[in-house]
Amino acid sequence: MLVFLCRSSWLTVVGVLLAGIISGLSSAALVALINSTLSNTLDAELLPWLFVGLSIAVLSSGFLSNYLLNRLSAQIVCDLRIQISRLILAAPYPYLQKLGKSALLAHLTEDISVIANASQLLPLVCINFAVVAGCMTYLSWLSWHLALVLAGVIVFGVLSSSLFREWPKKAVLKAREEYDVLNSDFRALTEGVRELKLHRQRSDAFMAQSLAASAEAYRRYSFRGAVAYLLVNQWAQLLYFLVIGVILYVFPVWQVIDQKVIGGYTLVFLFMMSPLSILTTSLPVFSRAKVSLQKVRQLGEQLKNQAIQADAPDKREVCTNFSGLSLQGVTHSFHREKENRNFTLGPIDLDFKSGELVFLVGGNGSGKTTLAMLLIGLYTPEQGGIRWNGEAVDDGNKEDYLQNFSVIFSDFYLFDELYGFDNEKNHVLIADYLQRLHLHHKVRVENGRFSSVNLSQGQRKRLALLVAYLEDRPFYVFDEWAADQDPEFKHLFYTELLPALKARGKTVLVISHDDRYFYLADRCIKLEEGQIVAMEKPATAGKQSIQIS
Ligand SMILES: Nc1ncnc2c1ncn2[C@@H]1O[C@H](COP(=O)(O)OP(=O)(O)OP(=O)(O)O)[C@@H](O)[C@H]1O
Repeated sequence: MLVFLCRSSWLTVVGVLLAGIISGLSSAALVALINSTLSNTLDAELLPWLFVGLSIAVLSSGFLSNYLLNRLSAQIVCDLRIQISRLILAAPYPYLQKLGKSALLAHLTEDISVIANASQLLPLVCINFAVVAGCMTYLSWLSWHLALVLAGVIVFGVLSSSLFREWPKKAVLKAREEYDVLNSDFRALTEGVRELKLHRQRSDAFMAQSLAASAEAYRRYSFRGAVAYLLVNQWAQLLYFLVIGVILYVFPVWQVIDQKVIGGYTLVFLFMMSPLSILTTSLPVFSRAKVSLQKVRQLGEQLKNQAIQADAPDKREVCTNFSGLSLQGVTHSFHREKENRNFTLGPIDLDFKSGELVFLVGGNGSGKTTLAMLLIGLYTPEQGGIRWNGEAVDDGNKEDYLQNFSVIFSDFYLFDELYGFDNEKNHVLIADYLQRLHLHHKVRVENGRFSSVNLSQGQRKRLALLVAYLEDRPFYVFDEWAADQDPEFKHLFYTELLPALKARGKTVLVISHDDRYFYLADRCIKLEEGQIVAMEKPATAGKQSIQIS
């Protein structure tokens, strides 16, 4: 943890350590002073001033240490969150799909919070460590015989407690793994709450077999870790009491140590009790933080390795002179684990030109979305290649290539704010689109925000269409956009909105099952089991030549 903080700002960490050490030593000196006051070994006139000076030193250095480390840890946690989010944005989409939303969320929330908690505890640990070190120095000054005994006990305590440490570490690691499972169950619970409420047996089985089971496993491992650390703590306290007992009751019998020294020792020991207990109870927090740091670091490394090595970003965000897009022998495959076989799309050869309206049709699972994902650059072809205006698309220009598409996915996400647009400039345009999409009675855009996104699914899709219009890209892809629209708006979409986009020179790829509108397309591409089985200009309305399965 300290190494991690040092990497971020070693200067602040040195400042924290120095302030912590000053605070700790001043605390120890304060105890020494109190002991001297009680045993009348110092000049009485000086004592109040020394007391005031040391108290100020303890308070101010403690404050400085806490302030510096809190500032550093807050900054680190903030940087970590932003850095991981940026890495997620830079990673290839299939890799993120493989990692899964739950795991990514667990890293962004749980791991970073655990690290934040531990780093906030660090000033307290530094100060208390310095208090203990200062007290030990004072004890050695009081009697080196006793200090030697104490050092022996401490070495024994550290060595013996290290025997216990592997057990809690393993338990903490297991608990963190179980947290991923639990988090994925929480997602299933929140996203599937309607389905669960409507089916008691499903809900009971889900709770018993999945959520309660993972919550129980998480409880078991974290409890195991906590108990193990408790044992380490108890063991340290046992040794501590043993030493006090020996000093109080055994040494006086042997008469080897002065009674005043024994009094001083006892006072310091009692004073050290709370700092020592803070140090030992902080152990589990740091242990959890170590596991979380490892997890975040691993994720960071993996995301960095996966990040698309793009050339310097091209500020020409949208290419306005689109002339042609071609897919040449592209393939993409998925492994179907349960069936132990692959789904392979392609090899696909396709060309699109400017101002074309193309329908992509086919049965469920035939590969329409996969083809669209390849075409827009979110999936990378395993074989073959893509050319945009004749130029090959590769890792160097992939990020720019993505900026040519405006896509509404079937499971689209609607941001409640119009990020990345000049909303002042678009004010009139937005009002016009809201009217055309029959949403002007429902939604307003105020300061770049939709007044509401709590709308019906069909209305939310219309808002997504508004955003797509504002993007004004050369290539549009709609994945079953019309599926949630009422017949009237569906008709408007196919017969007016799509032809209007085409008339503006946009190329539009529409994934659809609405065969009564296929006749509007310039071309209909039909997929079956990942292969193109038909590609033709459909017949006029009512005489469709392509039958969808
Ligand atoms: N992330 C994934 N991991 C594994 N297999 C996948 C994944 N996405 C899709 N597949 C598989 O690829 C095949 C094609 O899926 P795709 O979503 O492209 O079909 P589709 O034609 O769009 O279907 P639908 O009409 O149901 O939307 C399916 O068999 C599906 O199981």
